[in-house]
Amino acid sequence: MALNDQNIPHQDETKVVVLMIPFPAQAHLNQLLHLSRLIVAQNIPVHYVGTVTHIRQATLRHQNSTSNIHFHAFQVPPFVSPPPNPNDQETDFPSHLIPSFEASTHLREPVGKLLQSLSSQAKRVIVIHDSLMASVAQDAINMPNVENYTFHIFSAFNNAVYLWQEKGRPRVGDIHFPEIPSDEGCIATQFMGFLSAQYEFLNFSHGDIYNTSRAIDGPYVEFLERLSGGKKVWAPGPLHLLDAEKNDSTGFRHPCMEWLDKQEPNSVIYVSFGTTTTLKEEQIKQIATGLEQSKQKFIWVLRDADKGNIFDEKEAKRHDLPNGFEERVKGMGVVVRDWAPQWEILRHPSTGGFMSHCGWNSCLESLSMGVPMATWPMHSDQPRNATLITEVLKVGLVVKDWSQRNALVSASDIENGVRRLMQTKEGEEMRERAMELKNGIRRSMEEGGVSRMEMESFISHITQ
Ligand SMILES: O=c1ccn([C@@H]2O[C@H](COP(=O)(O)OP(=O)(O)O[C@H]3OC[C@@H](O)[C@H](O)[C@H]3O)[C@@H](O)[C@H]2O)c(=O)[nH]1
Ligand SMILES: C[C@@H](CO)CCNc1ncnc2nc[nH]c12
Repeated sequence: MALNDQNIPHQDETKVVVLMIPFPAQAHLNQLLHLSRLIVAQNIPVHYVGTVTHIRQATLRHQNSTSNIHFHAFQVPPFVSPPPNPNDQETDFPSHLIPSFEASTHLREPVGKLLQSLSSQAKRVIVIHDSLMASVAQDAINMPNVENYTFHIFSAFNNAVYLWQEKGRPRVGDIHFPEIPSDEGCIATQFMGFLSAQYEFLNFSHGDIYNTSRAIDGPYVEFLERLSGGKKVWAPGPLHLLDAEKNDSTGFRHPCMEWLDKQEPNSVIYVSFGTTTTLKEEQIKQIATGLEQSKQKFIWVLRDADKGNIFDEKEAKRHDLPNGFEERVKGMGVVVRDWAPQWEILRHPSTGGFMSHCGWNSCLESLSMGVPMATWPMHSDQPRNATLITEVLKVGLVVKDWSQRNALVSASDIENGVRRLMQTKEGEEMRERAMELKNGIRRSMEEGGVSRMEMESFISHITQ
């Protein structure tokens, strides 16, 4: 790992090199790592930049080998990394991460230097930046042999809905928009300035890449294409699935997997709310009681949101569970308090449902394994992803409706949600639809399938 340009190999014969600029949050870092591995597999050198702590985070949590990627871990001014505070904020948005997001805007200068150096050695440099890092990528716009592409870690549905609303809800072909959840409470006011500072540069990019598949939200990819003003739009996802084909996992097996091995097919509900959410103490109690009362097997990941610097030595809070809970649910459920192997859990045959905040990675991972969802959106794109899951694809049911976003979800609502998903005909029908969708997604990744062709089209576009 280099702190400066020492890591740049000689590019004499290299026609094209790729520079990845991820946004510094887990769900963004991992997606561009998947794409990096897929591009490296085409013998195209990939450089991946970030702050020192975020490069460490990205590589530590990645389950596959990243040894062929050139990482550049740059120093930025120190930033505060407070713990999340669920009792002291206007929304469930992870505002405690804002200092780390803002610190990352200082990457512009070292990235600019790296770009200059790469562009002087290669025939062409392809910059692929997260849509939330457009300001760091801005210097690419004026360099003659550099092309700039925007990578969206969000669903096409999420972005299409925004655009559709902004344009006054036009009729476009026969593309259907369901009733859209309110934007209120999705994004903290203090983050709006950061977002608009990114969006002003998005018009300069040469094209857009979405980590989705036309087999999932195809009509909305089409909608984005129709409104892109001629810019190319690619949907080569789910990238984790394409990447997983290169079976070079680092091999660690979490203890919860052994427990999962012993369970019946489709008998376990996986409960997790991603890396950016923190539950209030009372809500944790209700979940514990609801799970216990459902009498359903479960794996529950109980951890607070990541901090801006996940290596910050101050210990994370360990939440108390109701008295005797873990004893009473012995054999019936597992509470995971460290980093869970989510993808391994979701692809395990014993897992039959996923109670989720509907982060886009979680949705993609669940859909690509045919696991139906119980939706509990908390912020950002999650309410819209939940609508996609429950109203458009009909492969999930609502546990917490966004219109009730400030309310506590009671143990009995949780119990009912779990039972409906895992034990009723209604849940079984959702599982069947989810399996059909999974098959469609799988086909889209095969030779000649839509997603695979989009990946090939992108690679030939950048190498031609
Ligand atoms: O213990 C864990 C927690 C999480 N994970 C992985 O971490 C990733 C979490 O990503 P998600 O998109 O589901 O959720 P996050 O909340 O972390 O994402 C954030 O960015 C993506 C947006 O769509 C979300 O709305 C936003 O909250 C998943 O790939 C998941 O498999 C683990 O492997 N183990
Ligand atoms: C805190 C980060 C972590 O993924 C998301 C910010 N949220 C969002 N940022 C940009 N566009 C969005 N559309 C919906 N939500 C959005």
